[in-house]
Amino acid sequence: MKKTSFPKQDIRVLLLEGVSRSAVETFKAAGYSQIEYHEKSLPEAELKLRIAEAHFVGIRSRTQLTAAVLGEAKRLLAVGCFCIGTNQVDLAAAELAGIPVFNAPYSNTRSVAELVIAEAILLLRRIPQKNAECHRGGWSKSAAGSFEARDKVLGIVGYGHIGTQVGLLAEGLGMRVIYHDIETKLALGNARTSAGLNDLLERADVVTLHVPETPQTKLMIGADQLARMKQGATLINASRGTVVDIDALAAALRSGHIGGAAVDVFPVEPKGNDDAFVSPLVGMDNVILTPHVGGSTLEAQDNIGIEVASKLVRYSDNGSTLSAVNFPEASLPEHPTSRRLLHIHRNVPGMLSRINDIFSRENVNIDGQYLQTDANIGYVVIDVSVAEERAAELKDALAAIPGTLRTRVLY
Ligand SMILES: NC(=O)c1ccc[n+]([C@@H]2O[C@H](COP(=O)([O-])OP(=O)(O)OC[C@H]3O[C@@H](n4cnc5c(N)ncnc54)[C@H](O)[C@@H]3O)[C@@H](O)[C@H]2O)c1
Ligand SMILES: O=C(O)CC[C@@H](O)C(=O)O
Repeated sequence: MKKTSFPKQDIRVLLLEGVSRSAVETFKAAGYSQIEYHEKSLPEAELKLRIAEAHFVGIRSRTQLTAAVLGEAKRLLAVGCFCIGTNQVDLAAAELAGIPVFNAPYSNTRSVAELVIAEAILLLRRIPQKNAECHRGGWSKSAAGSFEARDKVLGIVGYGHIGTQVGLLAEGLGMRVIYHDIETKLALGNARTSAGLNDLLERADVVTLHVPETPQTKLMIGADQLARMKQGATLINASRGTVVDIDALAAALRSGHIGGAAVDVFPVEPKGNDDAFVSPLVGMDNVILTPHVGGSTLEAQDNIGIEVASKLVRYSDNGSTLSAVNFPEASLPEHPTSRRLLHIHRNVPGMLSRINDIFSRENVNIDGQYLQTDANIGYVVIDVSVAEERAAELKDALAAIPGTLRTRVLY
């Protein structure tokens, strides 16, 4: 690997929310030593101060990287979400600031799916209530209201990575799987698509939610949808807290229309482990409450740490943006004899010719050039065989092109 023109020992990595130590090891093994590590998310004012110094930031689901926060991040080169969800980042603002955002799209998929299956069984057997009663010294040995998972209908809302894994595991238990998704999806195993969300809600014994947080999924399960569910059916939410109207769920559980629920994600979650958890569901015996740990297994967190840190290192060392969620994706080869310049710009007509005019005018031969665009921005990587000072001059000329968002000499 070539020496980056920006020495690794000067690159600052800010890791928040107790991301796995495997991330720290990955950065260190790649030669990065300035790593600031926090167990919790930071209050916004402190976050703005810390992020202003950082070249890379690693977060989980708690830290909100809003446009205002990103506005303070003048040195930030890339963001790593050490999780699946990226709704906590203003992806559009990051893109227009020339900041790619990476995540770990599959590393905790299986962990969530296993928890959901366990919860489906516990809810069908009314174990949360029985567990609570026993803890209070009660003893109600009865089969009333308890059912096998076999032959019950599992309704999966959002049939993506997690939803499909849940479906396959559920079929292993003999459950009948139906799903609803806004996209046409290949049904795995014997799963069947439903005729829509309402159809799924009306037929399922257990409904489990696996949609991302988007404007369309906000409060998609409210009083009307809960009322459509079968009497005594159960609901599992390990997606995002905004998807369910939590007060409506509490009311449906109190009325007995919904027989039980397992909830891992909440509209408002504590900032860290020392902060209080407040929810209308607290104290309800028929509810399994978990502190957003669907993906929190050691295997998953370890893998996520390595995966996301490796993506950040690759971007830092080589410029590759493969699998970025908000950015044109470029998988770049090494060009050992060249210098590599990066140019991120607004995607407007004529940009590439303006870039190439500079190299032609300066009589610099291009060894390799890579362009990827999306609707908003373009990302051009140019490999040239020039001296360090010449590369810096070319960078300055590139930076002067109107519409330029960011330029760097990578090495
Ligand atoms: N509890 C946890 O710890 C935990 C862990 C991992 C992921 N998650 C959450 O789970 C979500 C799903 O993860 P995934 O990896 O399966 O994502 P995914 O992108 O693979 O799947 C999401 C699916 O939802 C569908 N969808 C989107 N909007 C929809 C709508 N309005 N109605 C119906 N379907 C819709 C998509 O088409 C897609 O198939 C993540 O976005 C994240 O928020 C939570
Ligand atoms: O670890 C987290 O904070 C988030 C876990 C999960 O919601 C995800 O999006 O992967």
